[in-house]
Amino acid sequence: MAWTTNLSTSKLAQIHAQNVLMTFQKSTLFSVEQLHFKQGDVIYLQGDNGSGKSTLMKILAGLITPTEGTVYGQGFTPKSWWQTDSLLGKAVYLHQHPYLFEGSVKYNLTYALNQLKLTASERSSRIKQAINMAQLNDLLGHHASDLSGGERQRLAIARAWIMQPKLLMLDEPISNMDKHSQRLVLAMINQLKQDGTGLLISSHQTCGLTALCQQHWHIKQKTIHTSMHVPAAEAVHQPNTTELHYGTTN
Ligand SMILES: Nc1ncnc2c1ncn2[C@@H]1O[C@H](COP(=O)(O)OP(=O)(O)OP(=O)(O)O)[C@@H](O)[C@H]1O
Repeated sequence: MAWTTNLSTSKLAQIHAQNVLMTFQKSTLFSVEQLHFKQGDVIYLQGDNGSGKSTLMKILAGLITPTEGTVYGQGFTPKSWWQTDSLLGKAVYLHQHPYLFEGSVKYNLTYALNQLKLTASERSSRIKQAINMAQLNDLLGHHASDLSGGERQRLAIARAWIMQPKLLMLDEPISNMDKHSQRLVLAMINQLKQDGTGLLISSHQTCGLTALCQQHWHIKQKTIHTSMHVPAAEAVHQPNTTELHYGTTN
């Protein structure tokens, strides 16, 4: 991976989970000894419905606390002494049904950019690129709540791309999407991969999207198996070449 060669591993933004146990109502969902998720990683998170994929992502994002174990970040800019240096916000979690702000598509794309120190031209070029990638040109003035599911997902990923997170977790990002939206989302995720963003992508089955991944985490029998071998999309069905590049249909 050329992108990581200039940076020592310890300087990369990363999340570590150790001896994690997650239970709901005294019933074990999963346990895992060690997990490491860092910049440059592109990980396919597999698991049946209800196996705990979303729960794991929320734990790594600091949105929920595991029943037992430790989860911590490393390589992130330290917060000032008056701010809490919690896990929250270190790895960004993109929900299956993403939360959008009240307001237009354009407002949603530009709102968070005020937090970044960008010149006016950098800002405008990033916004233009995101709009083009997600093909949102004709929707900029629309209210976000009027968008279809696929358009909402495209907007949410474009918004995340604009913010350049170091670690991004995408929960079933192409489920229930038509081929056109799948192609666009796949291209955006590929761009994030080229930018060196650490990506954890959940899907209950292999597809063109999971073919982008270089590592495999599988929640099976209440534990998480990690491997550098990503199962081929052919393991599920025989996709044609276009599907492998741009995603499968539902
Ligand atoms: N807050 C909660 N309280 C009780 N049970 C919960 C809670 N959150 C999740 N669960 C349960 O934990 C299990 C795993 O849920 P989770 O959403 O993480 O699975 P998933 O693998 O992402 O599923 P899917 O593929 O269907 O999206 C489910 O049985 C769910 O009902």
